[in-house]
Amino acid sequence: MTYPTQPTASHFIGGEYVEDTAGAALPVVYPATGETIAILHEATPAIIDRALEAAKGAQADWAAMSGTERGRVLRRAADIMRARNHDLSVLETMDTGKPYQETSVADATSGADALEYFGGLAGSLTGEHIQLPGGDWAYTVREPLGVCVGLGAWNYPTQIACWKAAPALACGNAMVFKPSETTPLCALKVAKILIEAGAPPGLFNVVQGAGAAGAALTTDPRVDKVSLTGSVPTGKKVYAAAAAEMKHVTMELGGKSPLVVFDDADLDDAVGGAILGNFYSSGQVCSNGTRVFVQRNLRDAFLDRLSERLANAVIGDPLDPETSFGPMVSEGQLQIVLNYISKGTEEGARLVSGGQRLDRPGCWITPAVFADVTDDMTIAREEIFGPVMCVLDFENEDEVIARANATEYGLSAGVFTSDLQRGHRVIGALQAGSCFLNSYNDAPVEVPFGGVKMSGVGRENSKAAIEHYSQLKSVYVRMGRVEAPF
Ligand SMILES: NC(=O)c1ccc[n+]([C@@H]2O[C@H](COP(=O)([O-])OP(=O)(O)OC[C@H]3O[C@@H](n4cnc5c(N)ncnc54)[C@H](O)[C@@H]3O)[C@@H](O)[C@H]2O)c1
Ligand SMILES: C[N+](C)(C)CCCC=O
Repeated sequence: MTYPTQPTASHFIGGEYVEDTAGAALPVVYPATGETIAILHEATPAIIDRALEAAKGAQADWAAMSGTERGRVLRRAADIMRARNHDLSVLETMDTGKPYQETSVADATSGADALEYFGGLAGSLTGEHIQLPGGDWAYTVREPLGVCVGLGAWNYPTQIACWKAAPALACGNAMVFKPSETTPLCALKVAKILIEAGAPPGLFNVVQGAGAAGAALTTDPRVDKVSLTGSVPTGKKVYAAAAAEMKHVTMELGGKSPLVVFDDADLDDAVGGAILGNFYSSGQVCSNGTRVFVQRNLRDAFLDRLSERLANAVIGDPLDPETSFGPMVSEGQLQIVLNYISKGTEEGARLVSGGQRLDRPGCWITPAVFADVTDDMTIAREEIFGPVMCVLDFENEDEVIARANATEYGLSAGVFTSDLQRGHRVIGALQAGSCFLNSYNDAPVEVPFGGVKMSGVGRENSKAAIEHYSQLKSVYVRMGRVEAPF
């Protein structure tokens, strides 16, 4: 397995790598072994200022291009990403610890899909002509917002950078993107590829740092829009800071989503959906269906089949294509997960399998399954963001809908049943933004992604994202005389 060359500096500003060792050291640890694979530096105020100035300087000329011209750059970037999928996937694995088996099909490819999709839309982002009574008429102009800030979470660094950059740039904006301090490497490659594809220097910039850097970007008066992917507590802080200056926001936040399995579901599909919705990316996925409600008379068969299939998980070197389950992203996240597992046992849930730390370097834990979980338990109420599945029993449809909705979150929901009328009826009653019927965690860029309630505001991907990265100017045109009362 070839290792791509690590980024040669911490930041990417004005079309080139920029280093500034005055910033606090930011070690990059490979989660599979615990070894430090790079030392970056957090952005200083001077670096943040430089990035925002570069974005402001590039945005006007970029917006003056036609959408078709902008789209051509984005589609070229998509082609470059696909051509380099192997190296980008290895870098994603080294940044996050996710198995290459996953990153080679779900990260850079998803980023390329977004660049291609919004590159294709860019030329169609027009206004409209509205015919009015008396010969008057109006027209609208779809305008960019200006300078956008993207703030990334650590679990999908390449995808998150592209899901924000692609619609932002398609609409004529510039962006300063700050990846998570935990996984800082991948976004630097996205920035380099955009330059190779013909993006003007300064259009898409990457700066490193943690909350303080994110807060400085959010509140800077040069910033017109903030798009955050992160936890609900962070979302509340960022939303409030952006609201103080009436900035546009997109909030892609956390969840504790329900996955409902009726007794007429295809058992292997339902178990497969639960595995995808709890153990893909070692459970570090926002939209995961971590509250698995199984109709009571199917519960034992479900747990038995789940145990059989969990035995097939290949826990090993994430760079080995055979590996299907990798480490947690960090020691800190692993400790959070271990604490929740202890809490679950203390509160009376039955640990059916897994949940043990592996005695090897790195951040390793085996996939955990709890049964006999009740709605009041901490592990059933709080987002764990790790490989911990909670299996809860239910009797009937009305009961499970009420229990599934009894949460402050509303990111995703899944239903498995062979009765499609019931499937659509139950999905329609669940309070969630991104839902799945007889499937789980599919996220093609053509489909909106995002949550309701505390899980967020706005949508990423699909044509819906255009509304969050542009604004409409309306122009009323009077063709006759102006009639005034005096
Ligand atoms: N809805 C989605 O699409 C989605 C996708 C992935 C992850 N998530 C959520 O993200 C969380 C895990 O990621 P995380 O631990 O990186 O989240 P986090 O909230 O700790 O950090 C997210 C980003 O916000 C920055 N940040 C932190 N405090 C800030 C502040 N005060 N002002 C500005 N920026 C600030 C961080 O540096 C990071 O870049 C989970 O809750 C998960 O559900 C949501
Ligand atoms: C593409 N997935 C798997 C839905 C993940 C989206 C980002 C949330 O963690």
